Amino acid sequence: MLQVYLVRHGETQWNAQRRIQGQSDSALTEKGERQAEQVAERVKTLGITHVIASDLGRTRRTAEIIATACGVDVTLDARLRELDMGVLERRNLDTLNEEEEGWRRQLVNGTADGRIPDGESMLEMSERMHSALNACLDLPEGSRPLLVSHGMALGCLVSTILGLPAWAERRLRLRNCSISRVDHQQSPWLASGWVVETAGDISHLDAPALDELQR
Ligand SMILES: O=C(O)[C@@H](CO)OP(=O)(O)O
Repeated sequence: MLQVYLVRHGETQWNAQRRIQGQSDSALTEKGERQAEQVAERVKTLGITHVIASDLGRTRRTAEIIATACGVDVTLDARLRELDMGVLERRNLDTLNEEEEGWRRQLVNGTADGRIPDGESMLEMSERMHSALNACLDLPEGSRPLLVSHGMALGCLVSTILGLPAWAERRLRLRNCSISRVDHQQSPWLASGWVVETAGDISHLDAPALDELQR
C-alpha cells in the first residue's frame, strides 16, 4: 500500500494579512518557518523517501526544511500549485467589492467550472492535482512520498477522493503546515484506489495559524 503525506506550506506574510496569493507568492513568516520545522520534526522518522513540492516560493521553502530533516532532495512539480485566482491575486480579502466577492464565492458555492476572471476552475485544478498524485504510483516499490502544496489545492484533492465535488474543498480546514495522508490500496472491504487516512492534523504545531479566511 502506497502512503502519501500531504502538507500545506507554513504561514506566509500574505496569509497573515488576508491577501490572496493563488499563483503569486509571499515569504513565510517567522511563525511559518517554525511550523515547517515542527512538521519536519514530526515526519523525519516516518521513512519519507521523496519530498515533492509546488514550485512556488512558499512551498519550496517549507519543503526544503522538511527534506533536510528527512535527508532527501526536493523535487518540484508545478501541478501542485495553488488555484490560479486571476485578477484577484494580491488583493486583500477585506477590500473586495460585491462583484469581486461574488467571483470568489462562486468557487466554493457549487459551480465547479466557475472561475475568477483570468483564473482557473476548480475542475481544472482537480485534474492537475490528481495527475500529480497519481504520478506517485510510478515511484519505486516501497516509496513513501510527501507532497507540499496549498490550502485550496489540497482541499480539492482530499474532497474529490472522498467523492465530494471539487468545489466542496472549503468544507475542509487545512491550516498552514497541517498534515493529511492518503493511501492507495486494493481492499475487499474499503474502496479500492485512493482513501483518506487523515486530513488537516495540526497536533504537532505549538502555534497553529488562524485560517486566513476565518475571523
Ligand atoms: O493562495 C492563497 O492565498 C491561499 C488560499 O487558501 O492558499 P495558500 O496560502 O495555501 O497558498
